[in-house]
Amino acid sequence: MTDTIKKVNVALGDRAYDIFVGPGLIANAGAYLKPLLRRNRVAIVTDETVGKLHLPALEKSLDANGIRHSAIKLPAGESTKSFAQLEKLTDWLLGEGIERGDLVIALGGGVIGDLTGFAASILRRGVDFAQIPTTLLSQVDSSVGGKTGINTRQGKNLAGAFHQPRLVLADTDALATLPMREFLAGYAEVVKYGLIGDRDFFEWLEVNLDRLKEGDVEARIHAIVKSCEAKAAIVAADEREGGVRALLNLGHTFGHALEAATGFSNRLVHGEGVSIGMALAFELSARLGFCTGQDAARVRQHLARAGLPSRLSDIEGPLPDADGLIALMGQDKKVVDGTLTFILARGIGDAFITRDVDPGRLRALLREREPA
Ligand SMILES: NC(=O)c1ccc[n+]([C@@H]2O[C@H](COP(=O)([O-])OP(=O)(O)OC[C@H]3O[C@@H](n4cnc5c(N)ncnc54)[C@H](O)[C@@H]3O)[C@@H](O)[C@H]2O)c1
Ligand SMILES: O=C(O)C(=O)C[C@@H](O)[C@H](O)[C@H](O)COP(=O)(O)O
Ligand SMILES: [Zn+2]
Repeated sequence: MTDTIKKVNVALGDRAYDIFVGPGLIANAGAYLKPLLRRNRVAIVTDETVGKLHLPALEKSLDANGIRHSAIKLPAGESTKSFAQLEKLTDWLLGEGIERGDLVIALGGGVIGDLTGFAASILRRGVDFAQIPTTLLSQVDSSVGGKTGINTRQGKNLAGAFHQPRLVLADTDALATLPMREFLAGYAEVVKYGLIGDRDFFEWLEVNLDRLKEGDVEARIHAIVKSCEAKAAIVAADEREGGVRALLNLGHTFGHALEAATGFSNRLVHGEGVSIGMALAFELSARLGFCTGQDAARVRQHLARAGLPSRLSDIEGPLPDADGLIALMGQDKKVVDGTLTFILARGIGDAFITRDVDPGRLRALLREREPA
């Protein structure tokens, strides 16, 4: 492991695993994976875009380590997190003769990671998988923590399982081919870690945003490692979201409803929904007197300066009205006895979990396409 490669451990006892972050990890993946394999054979799941860009380097590295491999390329995009693609993938893995002791590799963004992890969790009642995340979002968030799943007709991530990966290889070189829109979507989840529990990190992001966008490798590694450390600590404390893990859902009840409202399409990708959702969560916190209006404005300004949407009116085209959005929010997995759970904040870096929000205040917030 060279000096530029950083390691974060997810401390989950006999299911603990390492996250490696840095350049050249896809080209060296075979060496990292080999100690995990019962036999020298893996199945790779990727999407058509990542398959063209990064699969050849992974295959070369597996060849160099004497690991046999086959790959499936699924369509790129959120609509691939579906029962139809889960069935296709499961059929393919079984057809390839993947055994219970084998390992499946997810090479791609959060869509491929979530779908592959879910398929691995049900295949022959559970096979191992490794994450090789290629988007900023998947490197800082979705590849870590074992939430896997697909979307259903009723909403976001509604069928899934907790299934931890054996290894995560976050190759920062992969980010060189990532479109800026997708980089920013991942950046929203990076900002989330500052907002929920680390004001200093948020302030570091305010100072270093341009370096991150311009591709400064040292800054990117710092941001990814800080994010993975924050997520690893929360997951180790509460793997199945009985309590504190819900903080990682800041902005997501709003964001998931907006993704559903826009048909899980390119009109609004996940990180963009989270960005608007986090701005709304801070706005609601300010209106309820938990945090200052200055903090809420500072959050919104930072997201907007990054180039992210931060208002409902930033979404092009029609949206359901406030009651329609609240109905979509009702499918959230944090609902208890029909009551929504909110992640709100007392300030930047000080988020908390509550079910005590007046429905009228929520409706008023969502009625305004342009909150002040
Ligand atoms: N499991 C979790 O804890 C968790 C956490 C956050 C988000 N998610 C899920 O992750 C998904 C979003 O993930 P995402 O933002 O990575 O989206 P994604 O997987 O759809 O990837 C975004 C786009 O970038 C392309 N792409 C990926 N890597 C590339 C690269 N290196 N170069 C060029 N193009 C590349 C993909 O083909 C795709 O078109 C959502 O479904 C969300 O619900 C899950
Ligand atoms: O890992 C978690 O826990 C998260 O909530 C991370 C989120 O960024 C992620 O989008 C997650 O998939 C949302 O989970 P869900 O339980 O609301 O579907
Ligand atoms: Zn998310």
